[in-house]
Amino acid sequence: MDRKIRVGAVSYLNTKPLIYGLEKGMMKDDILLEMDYPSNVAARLLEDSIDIGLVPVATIPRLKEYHFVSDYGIACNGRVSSVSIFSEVPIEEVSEILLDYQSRTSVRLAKILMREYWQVNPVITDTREDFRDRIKGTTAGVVIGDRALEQRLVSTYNYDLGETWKDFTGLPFVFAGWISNKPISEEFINRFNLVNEYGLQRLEEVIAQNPYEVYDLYEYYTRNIDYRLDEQKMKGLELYLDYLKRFGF
Ligand SMILES: C=C(O[C@@H]1C=C(C(=O)O)C=C[C@H]1O)C(=O)O
Repeated sequence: MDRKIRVGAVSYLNTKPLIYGLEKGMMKDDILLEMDYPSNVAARLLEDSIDIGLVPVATIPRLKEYHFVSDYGIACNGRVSSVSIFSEVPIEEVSEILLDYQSRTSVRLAKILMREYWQVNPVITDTREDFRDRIKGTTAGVVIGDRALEQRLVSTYNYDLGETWKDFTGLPFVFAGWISNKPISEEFINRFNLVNEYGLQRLEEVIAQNPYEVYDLYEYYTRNIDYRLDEQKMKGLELYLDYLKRFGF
């Protein structure tokens, strides 16, 4: 490509290590970096206003063409801490569940787990803007990202979806990956991988640049989010995509 490659990244703390090098200007001659929340990154890759996005994996079946352009993404192997169903009552007593408008993957993961794991069937309601003050009584909510880290301090019940998926399947879970809607050269991919790894090797610097009182980011980056998309993660991803197909999500 003789123009710059347009890259859409997620504007949450979970993404900071992956884009630390890019934000420092590494690859600045090759890349235009734009930040948004996940459902908007997905929409932008679908409408081709970006070439590569850190895209919710639930978008994969909707893309005419897709390529994983790196070995890095947003995944977990057990408790993720920033994707949960929050409520004031146990899940069996929940009558309605609000789905986070910023999410594409986790809202469908919640539906799969409610059906197959908890076997509950509340009314499901989409949202378009911040809805956290509606999580009360028997109304629960799926919340993702930094707002979920905050909601942990508010809600009585916190059903972590990374942990629940692991209990259910024994597998890790992939939320998002760097995906393109057109072929990208191997030379670019190699450099992009190195830039992703650059931040992961410098977590102390990343954390110093993003002071956060609500949650211990070192724990978040090393024990919760797992950035490397290895074989087990791809197994978890395949199983999730199978469920999407099976349930028509
Ligand atoms: C772990 C997370 O994964 C995210 C969840 C996504 C989704 O539900 O669509 C998409 C991108 C990731 O940022 C999180 O946001 O906390």
